Amino acid sequence: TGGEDVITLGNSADLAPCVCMMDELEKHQEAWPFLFPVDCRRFPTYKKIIKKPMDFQTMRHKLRDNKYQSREEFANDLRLVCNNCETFNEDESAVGHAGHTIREFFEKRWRELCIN
Ligand SMILES: Cc1ncccc1N[C@@H](C)c1cnc2ccsc2c1
Repeated sequence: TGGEDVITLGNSADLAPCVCMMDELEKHQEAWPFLFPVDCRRFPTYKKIIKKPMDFQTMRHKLRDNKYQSREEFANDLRLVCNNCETFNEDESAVGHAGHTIREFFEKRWRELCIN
């Protein structure tokens, strides 16, 4: 008969928290090392050391193109950005420090966006 028998399922595939997080990550003061793919002409060893490069522009394009099946897939790409950063950069370097800051920002804000 229509609407009255339709149940609304909590859709964990609702990617709204991802879009909100992407906006906040791109604006973050420490986002600069991660905004675009690492340029292999500037860092010739990067592609050899880092098997799965990831960056915020690529994540934004995957969101736009509906490439994420779940929030967790999105979260794991952000963690990949940070893990790659830790692999390639010293903790004390500007880029290394930015990676730790972005990871801490993400994990705290992600809980707020996905739980409450
Ligand atoms: C995240 C990351 N990991 C490893 C290497 C580079 C980068 N970021 C690029 C943007 C980057 C980071 N720093 C500099 C400094 C001069 S050009 C440039 C480009």
